[in-house]
Amino acid sequence: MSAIFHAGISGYRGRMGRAVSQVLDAREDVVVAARFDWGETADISLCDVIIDFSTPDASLALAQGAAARGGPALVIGSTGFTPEQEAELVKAAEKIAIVKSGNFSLGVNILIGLVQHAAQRLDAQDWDIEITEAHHRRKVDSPSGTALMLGEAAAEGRFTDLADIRSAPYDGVQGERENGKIGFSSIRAGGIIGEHTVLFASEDEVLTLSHSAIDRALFAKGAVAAAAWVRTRRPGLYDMQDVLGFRQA
Ligand SMILES: NC(=O)C1=CN([C@@H]2O[C@H](COP(=O)(O)OP(=O)(O)OC[C@H]3O[C@@H](n4cnc5c(N)ncnc54)[C@H](OP(=O)(O)O)[C@@H]3O)[C@@H](O)[C@H]2O)C=CC1
Ligand SMILES: O=C(O)C1=N[C@H](C(=O)O)C[C@H](O)C1
Repeated sequence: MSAIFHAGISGYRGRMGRAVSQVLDAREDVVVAARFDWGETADISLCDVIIDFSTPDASLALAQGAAARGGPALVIGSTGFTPEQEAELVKAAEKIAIVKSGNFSLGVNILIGLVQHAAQRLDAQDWDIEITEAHHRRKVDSPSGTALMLGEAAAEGRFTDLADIRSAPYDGVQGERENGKIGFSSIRAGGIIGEHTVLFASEDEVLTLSHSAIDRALFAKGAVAAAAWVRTRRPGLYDMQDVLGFRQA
């Protein structure tokens, strides 16, 4: 058995917090040393690592608090950060190790590589890229964090930044679609756990790459694997590609 470590759960009464609790409680090598939610304080010094699925504001406050005292390490799953908040997280990661990902599933992290590969080989003048995602009615941010990661992978495949080629949302009479842009569409309905599709379309053919989450425990298992990985790492901002060993040197 691997060495015992102490974990905390931020946002523990939420959908993901409850799923993470179940995965941690089933592990013999983890002691859950702190569980906290909005408005609650906890002694984070008891933890080697905290798993956080809450809100961007809460995650950033946690990261800044941990950075100020030099630990613990963090696994951040919250989505919907502004570019300014992302920049603050980069600063916090100079002091502590953070794994941040919009999706902790193995399948999505493989999909990211496939999307980058396809985007690099399908010429931007001939092939349009559209990303669609569907989630439950309680999700507050859009596009989803996963959709944005897939968009970033496609942009990377085309050797550019997503911010430079992201389409404005389609609404009203906006004229013809511009070549080389990446579009995003979101559905919010019922209890859908998480569906993502990246569509590459030319005048002659359509290539579709997609992923469906069947159970939210999937994300919790990935986040716990990330926690076990990150707790002994040097300060830095990591993602699931690092945890899974997919990043090329
Ligand atoms: N990366 C991934 O793989 C995944 C990411 N997510 C993301 O995780 C986040 C949470 O999702 P989900 O669990 O569905 O959402 P929920 O709304 O069910 O849970 C969020 C929880 O965070 C709590 N919270 C709010 N503020 C704070 C705070 N300051 N400190 C600690 N806890 C706080 C909320 O408490 P209260 O209700 O009292 O406000 C709530 O319990 C979202 O951003 C979502 O997009 C979700 C699934 C997978
Ligand atoms: O809010 C959710 O539920 C999910 N959020 C993540 C995202 O924004 O991509 C991951 C997953 O799809 C579920």
